[in-house]
Amino acid sequence: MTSSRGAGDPAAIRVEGLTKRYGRATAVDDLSFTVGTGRVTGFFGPNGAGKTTALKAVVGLARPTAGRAFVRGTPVAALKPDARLLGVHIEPCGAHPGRTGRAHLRSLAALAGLPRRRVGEVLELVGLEEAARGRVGKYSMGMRQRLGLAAALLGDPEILVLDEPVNGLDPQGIRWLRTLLRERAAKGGTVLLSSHMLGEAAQTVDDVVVINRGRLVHEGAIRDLERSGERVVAVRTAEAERLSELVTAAGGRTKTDDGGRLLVEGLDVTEVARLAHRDGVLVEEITERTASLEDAFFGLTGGADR
Ligand SMILES: Nc1ncnc2c1ncn2[C@@H]1O[C@H](COP(=O)(O)OP(=O)(O)OP(=O)(O)O)[C@@H](O)[C@H]1O
Repeated sequence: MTSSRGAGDPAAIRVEGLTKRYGRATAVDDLSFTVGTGRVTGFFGPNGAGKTTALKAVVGLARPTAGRAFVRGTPVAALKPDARLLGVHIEPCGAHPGRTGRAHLRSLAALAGLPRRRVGEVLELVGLEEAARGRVGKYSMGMRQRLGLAAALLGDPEILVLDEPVNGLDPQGIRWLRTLLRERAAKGGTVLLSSHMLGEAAQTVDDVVVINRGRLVHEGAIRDLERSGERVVAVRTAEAERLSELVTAAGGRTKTDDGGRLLVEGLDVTEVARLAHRDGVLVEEITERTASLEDAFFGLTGGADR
């Protein structure tokens, strides 16, 4: 990985007014954001938000309906294939199920004009040396992720674009991936990765881009999102629906957590207690806490998915 290229251009990737329509459906809607050099940027959004579609357009795998993406200042449409500049993993990885992982990587390396020894190196890097002798069709999802990552790493690229790389990895695999990506960023490399779970990727990323229904809803440093966490009031009551109506009428927002408690944003604990008391809603338990990153994500995306 060399970081000489594009010196002076602070953005590794710049996306401007990107729109992608499929027939009448708009998957990505006038999306603009930048990915800073030497940083890990998380591209977040609920299922179906348009992340994969946007990433495909960003790397030139899909033609945008409108707008453009730039890699190191060059429009993607004009970019020459260069495995040393850009490494991409977006499922499906294109490996034939009957081929071995190693054979798949060897042909990719040959196509990209990379030395054959890189195959052994990346297999070691992703921990697939043993499995590389087996057929891809027999791989688990986690192994396919590692193979896709190995393919993206073949050219030791300055910029890595990974679609949901955490999917299918066990907790140990997630930790391993985090270390690998952080190490690349520490050496000046750039990573753009998508995920539908903000909380899980929080320790890996420096910056976040959050989209919902194809549109940008937040862009900034993850620290700012952590700090912006407002208060959440958690209420246990048998009359959650009734209380939810009262809270909404008073300008608050509600959702239900895994434990069946009503979570209220936008009102403080006294206001919620007062509303419940006023309308005779019996409250079994009421507590207030700082919103977690997942709560912030919920607030940004309207809780379409958690
Ligand atoms: N080839 C296609 N033809 C028609 N519609 C499509 C196509 N690809 C994606 N879409 C639609 O575009 C929208 C965004 O899909 P996309 O896969 O980009 O979202 P995502 O955020 O990556 O979701 P997930 O987290 O579930 O993978 C969805 O409504 C999807 O059905």
